[in-house]
Amino acid sequence: MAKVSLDKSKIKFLLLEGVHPSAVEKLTEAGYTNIEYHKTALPEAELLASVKDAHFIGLRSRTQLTRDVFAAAPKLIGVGCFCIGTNQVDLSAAQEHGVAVFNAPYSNTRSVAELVIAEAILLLRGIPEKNAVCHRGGWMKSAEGSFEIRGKTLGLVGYGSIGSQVSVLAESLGMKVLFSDVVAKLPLGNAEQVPLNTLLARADIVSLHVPETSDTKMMMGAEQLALMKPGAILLNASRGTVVDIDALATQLKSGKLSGAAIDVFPVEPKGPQDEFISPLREFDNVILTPHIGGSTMEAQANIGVEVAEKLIKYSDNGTTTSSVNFPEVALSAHANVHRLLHVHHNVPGVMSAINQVFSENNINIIGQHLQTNEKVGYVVIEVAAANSETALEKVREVEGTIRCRVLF
Ligand SMILES: NC(=O)C1=CN([C@@H]2O[C@H](COP(=O)(O)OP(=O)(O)OC[C@H]3O[C@@H](n4cnc5c(N)ncnc54)[C@H](O)[C@@H]3O)[C@@H](O)[C@H]2O)C=CC1
Ligand SMILES: O=C(O)CCC(=O)C(=O)O
Repeated sequence: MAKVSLDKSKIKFLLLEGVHPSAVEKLTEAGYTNIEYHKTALPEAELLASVKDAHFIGLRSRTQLTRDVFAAAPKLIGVGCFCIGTNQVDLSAAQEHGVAVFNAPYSNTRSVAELVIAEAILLLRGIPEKNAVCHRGGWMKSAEGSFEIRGKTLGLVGYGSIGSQVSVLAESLGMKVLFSDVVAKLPLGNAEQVPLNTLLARADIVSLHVPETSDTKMMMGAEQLALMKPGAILLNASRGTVVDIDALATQLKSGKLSGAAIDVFPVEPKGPQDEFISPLREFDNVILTPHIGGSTMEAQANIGVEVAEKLIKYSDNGTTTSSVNFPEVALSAHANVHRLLHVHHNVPGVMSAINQVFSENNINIIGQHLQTNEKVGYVVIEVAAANSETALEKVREVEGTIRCRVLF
């Protein structure tokens, strides 16, 4: 019988942005040796060339997987975001091309939370400014404008994994925590959910922990920044599009805000070769970090393993558990059967056409697992080894098919 499932050695993984070596180790252990590894994001032309024969892509926050990239990647079946955010991937285009996207929703949560708390303490003590003065040979020994964190009010915008983790740490330091979220959330400890404007008016420190969506774009604009308390501090380790940076610079210049810590920017350099340009560079009372909220050795090693395992499971047996854009099917190993993985547009008639293929060709279905979301259906069909080649050929012809592959 002709081979219809790819050898593992032929399955190409394109890993970008220096994803942790733990990912490479996991993939190699699982038998995947065709790994193209890059320490940085690739310029667009190189990316388009490298994705041509890639079956999987692994990336972090810098690589933009646009509709054009998906169109240039006919063999692509899966994407691993080795991070939490997935806004760098056009998830609709991925779905339309039948590409499952995975991420690591929790592995760097603690790293971001710890950084945010540290920044809050440093800014309340005026350390960034004092540090800068010392570096220039000065000596700014004064308690003026320096405060303890104990007893201060922290306002968290977004009370998901990171926001709620910051909340717990902040309360353990004696802070009062307010939060706002589009969803009604169970407060941890004594935290209190309030409308955004109330939070802005009451918080000494405002920290942003929302995803990038059309609703969060510029959600901290001139109007919202003006609502913050005089002398308050803004922390942003979420996404660069959430804050109007020019409006923030205006508030800092006027002295209305006493400081800020910004980890993410509307435009971020692609790598060390590019200059970091921002109106915030002139302020000593602003901590600027190069999008490293989640960049700790612990987080990166865990993310490497977590995302590589998800890609391996999808490649080896079709499991899509916790995919961010795909119907979730959890499957066990598939000894003694071949497995067809069929991705289709979720429109009436596709499943009945697929089942008809099997009955017309007298192919017995040993097992079938179907899940759908609004746009796509994902059905895994188990058949005897002798039947998989014919079944694959026929179901690929069913109208509405996006892609189909077979595993044995
Ligand atoms: N700086 C860095 O290195 C890192 C940045 N991040 C960013 O942090 C974001 C948050 O991460 P998690 O807490 O894990 O996500 P999450 O999904 O657990 O929580 C996000 C929360 O924001 C809320 N939300 C969504 N839209 C909102 C709106 N318009 N107003 C108020 N609340 C809103 C959601 O309901 C949810 O509770 C990620 O999406 C990512 O962009 C995450 C990890 C590292
Ligand atoms: O590690 C990265 O490059 C990005 C981290 C991040 O922003 C995320 O996890 O969403």
